[in-house]
Amino acid sequence: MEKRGMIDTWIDKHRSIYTAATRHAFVVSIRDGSVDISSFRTWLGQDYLFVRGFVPFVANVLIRACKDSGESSDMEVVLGGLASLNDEIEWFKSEGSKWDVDFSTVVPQKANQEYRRFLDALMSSEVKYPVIMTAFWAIEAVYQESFAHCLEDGNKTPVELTGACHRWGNDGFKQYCSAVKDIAERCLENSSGEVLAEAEDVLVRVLEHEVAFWEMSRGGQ
Ligand SMILES: Cc1ncc(CNC=O)c(N)n1
Repeated sequence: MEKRGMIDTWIDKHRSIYTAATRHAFVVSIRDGSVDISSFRTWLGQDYLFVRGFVPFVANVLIRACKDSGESSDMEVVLGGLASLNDEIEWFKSEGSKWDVDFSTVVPQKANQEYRRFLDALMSSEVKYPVIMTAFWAIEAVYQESFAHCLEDGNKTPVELTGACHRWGNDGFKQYCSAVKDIAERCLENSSGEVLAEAEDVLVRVLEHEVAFWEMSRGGQ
């Protein structure tokens, strides 16, 4: 059995927002096949913009992993994540043509802008490494948990949406999230009460941003 760390304790404590982020109605509708394609197109366009803004955030996590970690393997884990964003951007472009979503005309909605601003604030050198790693884990884990759910037994996920589900729901991405979680947990073990409180707060705020992000899909377009 793996040791239970701070993150699992916090997830238990904030279970309702965690479930709201990882079992959102949009994700559940992909899994049960009732998804509205205009919602999917809205999500696709907004997420493409999000991911472009996520690249500098991950690049900053990479720099912090090189400078602040003290464990050489942290850099390798984050570099793997950054490398996969390269494929991901290409994937978005091909999905954009498949679903006829012209990214050059997509305007970031409020929830997207607010999430981006939150990421920008986390890039400040004042934010401690354990706090950044906790946020990074939560951002990736929500997508992993959500899309893996769409591939679990009994799913009726439409075949044309399984590409999106495999992108974040595959085993490799799961292992990567687990490696990021181990890094965060290791850092949190040696953190002061003040840093722990900040990491817990940031974790909850990521979950809130993720819920608001899924909510944009309801608007359709
Ligand atoms: C809003 C949001 N959160 C997390 C992810 C997953 N990370 C990289 O792709 C994502 N694509 N979009």
